[in-house]
Amino acid sequence: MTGRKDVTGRHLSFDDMVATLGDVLRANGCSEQVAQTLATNCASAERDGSKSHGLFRMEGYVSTLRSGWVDGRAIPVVEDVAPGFVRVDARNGFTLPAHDAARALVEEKARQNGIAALAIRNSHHLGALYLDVESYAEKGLIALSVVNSMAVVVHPGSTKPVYGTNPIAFATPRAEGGPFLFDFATSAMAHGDVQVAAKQGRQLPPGTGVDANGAPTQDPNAILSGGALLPFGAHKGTALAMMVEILCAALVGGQYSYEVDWSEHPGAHTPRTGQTLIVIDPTAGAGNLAPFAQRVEALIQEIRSGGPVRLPSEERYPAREAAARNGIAVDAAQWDAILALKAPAQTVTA
Ligand SMILES: NC(=O)C1=CN([C@@H]2O[C@H](COP(=O)(O)OP(=O)(O)OC[C@H]3O[C@@H](n4cnc5c(N)ncnc54)[C@H](OP(=O)(O)O)[C@@H]3O)[C@@H](O)[C@H]2O)C=CC1
Ligand SMILES: O=C(O)C1=NCCCC1
Repeated sequence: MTGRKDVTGRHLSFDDMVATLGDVLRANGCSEQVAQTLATNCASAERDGSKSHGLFRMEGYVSTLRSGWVDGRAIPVVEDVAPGFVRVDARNGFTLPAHDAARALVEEKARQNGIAALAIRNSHHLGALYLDVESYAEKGLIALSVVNSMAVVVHPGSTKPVYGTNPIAFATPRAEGGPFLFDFATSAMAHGDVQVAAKQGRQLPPGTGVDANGAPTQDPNAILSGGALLPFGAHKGTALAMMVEILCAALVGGQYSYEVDWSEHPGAHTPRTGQTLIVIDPTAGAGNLAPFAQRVEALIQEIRSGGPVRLPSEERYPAREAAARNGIAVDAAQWDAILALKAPAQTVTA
C-alpha cells in the first residue's frame, strides 16, 4: 500500500504504522534509533499476524518507559569474547538494539567459524522472537534464539511460578520461498494471549494454567491474578523452559525469570533478563555434501506428500503479502489509544 494513513478504513501502510509507533516511542523517552527498531519490530509482528506481540504491546512499552524501569536511550556494549562468541551488555535497554549492535559481528563469526553464539544480558524483550532469527535465514544462515521473561509458569506439581513463557524461535533457509521458521512460547499459551482472552472475556482451553491454589483453571483472570501458566507438553515443554532459563540467565550473566523484581517500578511490563542466539553457516565444511537448502526442501516435500498439512510459517508470509497489498487492518479503538500515548503526561493503567 502506498500513500498516507487510510483513517476511514483503518488500514495503514507498514511505513505509516512504523512512523507513528516511532513517534509514540520517541515521545516517551526512546532515542531515535531505539524508537525506530522497536516500532519496526512491533509493526512487523502486527503485519505478520502475531497480534499478541504487535500493537497490543505498545501500551506495555510506553508504561515501562514511563516507569523508569528501562532505559530507552541505552547504548549497548558489544564484547568480542571468543572466535565464535559475542556478548552484549544491553545496559538496561531493549534487547533489539543490543542485538542490532552485534549483528554484523555475529554473522561474520558464523561465516568464519561455521557457528557463532550471541549472549545478551541486562536487556528487555517484549517482542515476537521470530523477527530476531528470520534475517539470518534470509542470508543463508540457520538461526536459533531463546529469551526468558518473568516468572508466570509453574513446573508441573509445583505451585511456585519459576519460568518465563520462554519462547524458542528457529529459522532456516530453504530452496524455495522464504525461510522455514517457527516461534512459540514453551508455556501452554503466551502470557499476551492470556491477557487478550481476559480482556475479551474468553475462557482458555483445559491444561493452560492453574489458579492461586495450584488447581487447574480455564479462567484467564485466575491465571493473571496469583495463578500461573503451565508449560506445553508436560515434562517435555517443562525441560525446554528450563533450558531457556539456563541459556538466558546462567550463560549470559543475566537474571532468571524468577529473579525479575520490578516491584519498585509500577507499570513495568518488559522483563529485564537475557537472550541467546546461535547462528550456523550450513555451507561450512560442506564440501560435496548435498546442498543444505535443497535437503530442507526435500523434507518439506516429503511431509507435504502425505496430505494437506499446515507447516509453521505458512500463515505468516501470506499475511505479510496481504498487508503489502491492502495495508494492515487496525482496530480503530486500539489505534486511537496508541495515538493518545504520544501525550507524555497521560497515565497508563495497563
Ligand atoms: N518476548 C518474549 O518474552 C515472548 C514472546 N513471545 C512471542 O509470542 C508469539 C506467539 O507465541 P505463541 O502464542 O506461543 O505461538 P503459537 O502457539 O501461536 O505458535 C506460533 C508458531 O506455530 C506455528 N503454528 C501455529 N499453528 C500451527 C498449526 N496449526 N500447524 C503448524 N504450525 C502452526 C506458527 O506458524 P505461522 O508462522 O505460520 O503463524 C508459528 O510459527 C511468538 O512470536 C513468541 O516469540 C511469547 C512469549 C514470550
Ligand atoms: O506473551 C508473553 O508470554 C510475553 N511476552 C513478552 C514478554 C513477557 C512474556
